[in-house]
Amino acid sequence: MDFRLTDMTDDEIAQELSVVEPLTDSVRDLIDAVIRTEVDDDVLIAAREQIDAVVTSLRGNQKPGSYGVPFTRKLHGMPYGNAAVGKRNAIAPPLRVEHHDDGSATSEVVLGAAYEGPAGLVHGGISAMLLDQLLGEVVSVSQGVPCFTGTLTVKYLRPTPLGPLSLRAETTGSEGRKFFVHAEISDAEGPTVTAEGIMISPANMPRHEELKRLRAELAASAE
Ligand SMILES: CCCCCCCCCCCC(=O)SCCNC(=O)CCNC(=O)[C@H](O)C(C)(C)COP(=O)(O)OP(=O)(O)OC[C@H]1O[C@@H](n2cnc3c(N)ncnc32)[C@H](O)[C@@H]1OP(=O)(O)O
Repeated sequence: MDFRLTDMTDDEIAQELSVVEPLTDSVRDLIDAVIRTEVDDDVLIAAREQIDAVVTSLRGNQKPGSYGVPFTRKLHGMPYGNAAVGKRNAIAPPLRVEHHDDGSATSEVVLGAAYEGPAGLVHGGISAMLLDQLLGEVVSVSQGVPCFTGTLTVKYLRPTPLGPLSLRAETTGSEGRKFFVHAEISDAEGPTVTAEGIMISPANMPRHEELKRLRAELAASAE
């Protein structure tokens, strides 16, 4: 796994995000507009030419490969290309996860036309992806060790409507490097999808105490 350090300061990251996040929102808006537009073909052809010109301009200076997950010297991860939460990724639903003192994590999200499976309903793969992300984050943040999904079991209780949804996840137990986690998606009427996960802190990952020591060393070297 890419464990690359970046020397960007918090202010530099905030400045970059103040430019990049509105761009990502505009591209997300573009995706929704393309799905739902009913304009004439000549307008579509002109739009494609304009979009191609924008792509050519952005390709003027590109990172090789994927974005990766750079870490700041305070060991804050920057997963900006992530499929579920990437701040540069317009196909990621606008998911922002909040972590709470009791170890749980929640998120409020509005899923529009780009996330449709059955008519008017959320695609089951999208539900699984959002739950997987939340399960990974709740255990990684509350336990202080990065964890990968070992097993993910998803139960679709009833159809999930497109629109505003709430997500919640919590760790329910652990055995060695394995963490058992539960998460659910709810609409206004209650849960629509639940997930049980076995998340594993890989053998070759830095452990919690090592991470704390590494954070302290990096913070000291940055002063
Ligand atoms: C703070 C930063 C925020 C960071 C926030 C990060 C959020 C990320 C959210 C996204 C989550 C993802 O999508 S992650 C991407 C999808 N997942 C992956 O690609 C994982 C691919 N698989 C692997 O890398 C590996 O197989 C692992 C890590 C799962 C396990 O490898 P390992 O560490 O070598 O495990 P190993 O020693 O064999 O086994 C350890 C224990 O786990 C059990 N075990 C092993 N594999 C599995 C399994 N698939 N499902 C269940 N249990 C398993 C074993 O029986 C054993 O139990 P016992 O004998 O001890 O009882």
